Amino acid sequence: MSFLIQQEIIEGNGLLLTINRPEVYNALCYPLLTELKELVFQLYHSNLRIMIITGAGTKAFCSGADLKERDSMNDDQVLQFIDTIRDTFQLIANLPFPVIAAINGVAFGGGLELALACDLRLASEQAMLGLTEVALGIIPGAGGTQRLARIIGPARAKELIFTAARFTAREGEKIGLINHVYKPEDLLPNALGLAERIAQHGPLAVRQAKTAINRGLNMSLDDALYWETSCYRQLINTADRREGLTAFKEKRLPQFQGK
Ligand SMILES: C/C=C/C(=O)SCCNC(=O)CCNC(=O)[C@H](O)C(C)(C)COP(=O)(O)OP(=O)(O)OC[C@H]1O[C@@H](n2cnc3c(N)ncnc32)[C@H](O)[C@@H]1OP(=O)(O)O
Repeated sequence: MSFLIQQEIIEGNGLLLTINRPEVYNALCYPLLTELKELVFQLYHSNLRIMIITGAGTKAFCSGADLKERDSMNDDQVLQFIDTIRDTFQLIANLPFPVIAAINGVAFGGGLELALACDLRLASEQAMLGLTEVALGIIPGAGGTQRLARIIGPARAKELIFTAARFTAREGEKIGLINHVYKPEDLLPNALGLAERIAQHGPLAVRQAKTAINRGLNMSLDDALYWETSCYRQLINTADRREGLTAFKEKRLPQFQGK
C-alpha cells in the first residue's frame, strides 16, 4: 500500500485516488509521479466504471511540481520529469472511464494540469486555481497550454497563463473550467454522488460516450458524426442494450453488467 497515493474502492465499481503529501500541499515529487503513472497504466486495463482524484488534507488538491526537488535536479532530470508528467496526465485523460477531479484546495501549475486531464472538475469554494508557471520562468509542461485552451478558449487561456493568474473556484466555474462549486465539507459527498450517478448507467455506453466526445473534438463535424456512429455501433450487439430495453418494458431499473 503506497503512502504517496492512497486508493479507496467506492460504490459502483469506482476508485477514489488521494494524492497524499499534505505537508507540502500535495506537491508532485518524481517518486509520486512514477507511482501514479504505473497505477494509471494498470487502471487503464481494469473494469472500473468511475474514478475520483483528490488531495489529502483541506489546504491543497495539488500545488504542482515539487519545487524543492526541482531545484536539486539537473537539466536532464527536469526533462525526464516533464516527459513523465506529460505522459502520465495523457494516460489519465485517455482512461476509458470518466475521471472526476475533486479539487479540495489549491491547484497550481501541475496540480491544475492534473485536474485538466480529468473529465469533470468539482471544487471547494475555498480552492484557488492557476497555471502559475510563467511566474517561475517556465510554462505549463503537463498539457496545460493545450487542455486549458481547448476547455475555455484560447483568449481566456492566454490571459490566465500569461498573467500566472491565481483565481477562485467560482471564477473557474464562470468560465466553464469548473463544473460545480461546493462548501468544503460538501465537496467529497457530492463527488461521490456524481460518481454513483454515472456508475449506475451502462458502463460500455458511458465509455463509448467518453471516446466519442474526446476523439470527435479533433475531427471535422462531418467526420465526427461518423465517428459517433461507429461508437454507437459498438453497443448494438451488447447484453446491456437488451437489458435497457427489457428494464423499460418491465418498468424496473436496469442492471447493467458491462457486457
Ligand atoms: C509541470 C509542472 C510544473 C509546476 O507545477 S511548477 C509549480 C507550480 N506551483 C506553484 O507555483 C505553487 C508553489 N507553492 C505556493 O505558491 C505556496 O506554497 C502555496 C500557495 C501553495 C501555499 O502557500 P502558504 O500557505 O504560504 O504555505 P507555504 O509556506 O508556501 O507552503 C507550506 C509548505 O508546503 C511547501 N510547498 C508548497 N507548494 C510546494 C511545491 N509546489 N513544491 C514543494 N513544496 C511546496 C512549502 O515549501 C512549505 O514547506 P516548508 O514549510 O518546509 O517550507
